[in-house]
Amino acid sequence: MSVSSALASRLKDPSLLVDTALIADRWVGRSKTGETFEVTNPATGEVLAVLPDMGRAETADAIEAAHAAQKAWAARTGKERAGVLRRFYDLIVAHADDLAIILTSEMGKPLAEAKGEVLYGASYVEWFAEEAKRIYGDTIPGHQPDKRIIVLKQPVGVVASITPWNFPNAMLARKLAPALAAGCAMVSKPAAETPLSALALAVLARRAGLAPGLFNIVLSTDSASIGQEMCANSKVRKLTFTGSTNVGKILMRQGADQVLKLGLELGGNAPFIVFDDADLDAAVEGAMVSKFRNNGQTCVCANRLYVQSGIYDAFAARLTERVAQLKIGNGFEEGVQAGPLISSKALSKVEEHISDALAQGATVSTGGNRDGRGDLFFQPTVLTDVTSSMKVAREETFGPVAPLFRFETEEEVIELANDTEFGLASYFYAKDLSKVFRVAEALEYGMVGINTGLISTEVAPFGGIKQSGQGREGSKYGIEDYLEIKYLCLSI
Ligand SMILES: NC(=O)c1ccc[n+]([C@@H]2O[C@H](COP(=O)([O-])OP(=O)(O)OC[C@H]3O[C@@H](n4cnc5c(N)ncnc54)[C@H](O)[C@@H]3O)[C@@H](O)[C@H]2O)c1
Ligand SMILES: O=C[C@H](O)CS(=O)(=O)O
Repeated sequence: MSVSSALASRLKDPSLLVDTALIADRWVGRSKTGETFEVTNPATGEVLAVLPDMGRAETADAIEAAHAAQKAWAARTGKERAGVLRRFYDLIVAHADDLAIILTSEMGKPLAEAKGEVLYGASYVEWFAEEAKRIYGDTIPGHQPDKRIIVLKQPVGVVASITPWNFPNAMLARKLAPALAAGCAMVSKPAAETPLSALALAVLARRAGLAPGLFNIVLSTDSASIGQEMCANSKVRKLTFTGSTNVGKILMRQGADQVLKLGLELGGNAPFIVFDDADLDAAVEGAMVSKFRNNGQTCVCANRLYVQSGIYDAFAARLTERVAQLKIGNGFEEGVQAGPLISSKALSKVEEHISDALAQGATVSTGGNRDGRGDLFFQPTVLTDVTSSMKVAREETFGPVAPLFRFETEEEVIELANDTEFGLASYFYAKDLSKVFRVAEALEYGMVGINTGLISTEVAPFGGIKQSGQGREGSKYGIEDYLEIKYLCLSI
């Protein structure tokens, strides 16, 4: 197929820019149907690559390759697996600038954010390189004098993964690292909007010494068919998915026939609560990073900002002032803080949420319109006088819109914050220690940021409850999702 020579010329190592899928030790440039698809830069519309558009047949080939390679990988010691992962980590860090350029080109986020994502993804590889050596079992006192009980932890086997466009590097690294550390093999389908970051990681994984078949990448715009193969193929032991709740439900239904083990990192609707006793400046800065990181296109973004009445006007004024200062533009421009949205569909959802809110009485205090820099640019926006009847309260906006809701009491805001089918991230700012514990324990979410708007780290268990998913990624808990427990009962 083909890659952009302009993009390749920006890279120190152009070999990271790949236009082929990876199945076993073959870089596959042509799909079985000959179909192709384009990857474009959302800021400029430039075609970055033309890739093979694959289907179930290629997915089955990749699963076969993973199945053939996995047992030998599982038979290696944890220390040996750790060594390969450590080399992989070192290569990612050494090539972080190139990986960031590829990421910004295909996804649009500012280059500094892209570099941050690459290093964040690398932190999971580093973490699970260490965890690979600490997959401990148990011995249990026998239930009878002649019985001895041992608990083993063994890799689940072949893992399928499907990842989204908003963090095309880190969302894959956060799955690949624990899977490999545990002794699994992976077949990955990245989002068709942003596959180049995944392919660059595959180049570095092979360079780190990862054997053919342990990490396969299938490229496709027909994600439904790829997912059907991943769910139906009996050689797949686990499917790990990051994306929308609706797709997560489809995969759950499809996987039911073989009781497929699932890891689901799904949608969010994060409340961001500011109490009267909050540090106002800190709360504004926390709202900026929680709401506008990645241009509001993250699953843990503040989606609803609840501000107690005593501080509402001051917070609204300060936040409006800060948001109005955000620099919009191409992610490669110096100082840009807000790039394009990923698609016209995403931009339409932002406009729909704003128009619905205005129609019900909300007010725009800054932004609210498309930006003239290009078809996918939208002004960072603050809405005031927002109420629970509006779409921004019930749906994930996934864009640069900060809707401010007023509340009076702690009891009221807990009820408002929990009134959603989602349960991923939540945030609140307060100083009173008793209140901090009361609110943290009452919020029905997998993650709670307290006096901070940035909670994502490899050392902590990332994940949600309710319809935000199941399982955890990162931390000492993250590798468990890639292991099976086996218990041995010995009679002596
Ligand atoms: N919880 C998390 O860690 C996390 C992280 C990032 C994004 N998300 C969520 O993802 C959503 C935004 O990402 P998106 O728009 O790419 O989500 P999406 O669900 O539309 O797509 C995610 C991935 O699933 C694939 N996909 C789509 N339909 C499929 C199907 N029927 N079968 C199999 N695969 C299918 C897509 O090609 C993509 O690779 C938001 O809801 C966001 O909250 C969650
Ligand atoms: O979109 C959600 C990702 O998980 C982003 S992050 O982990 O918070 O960086």
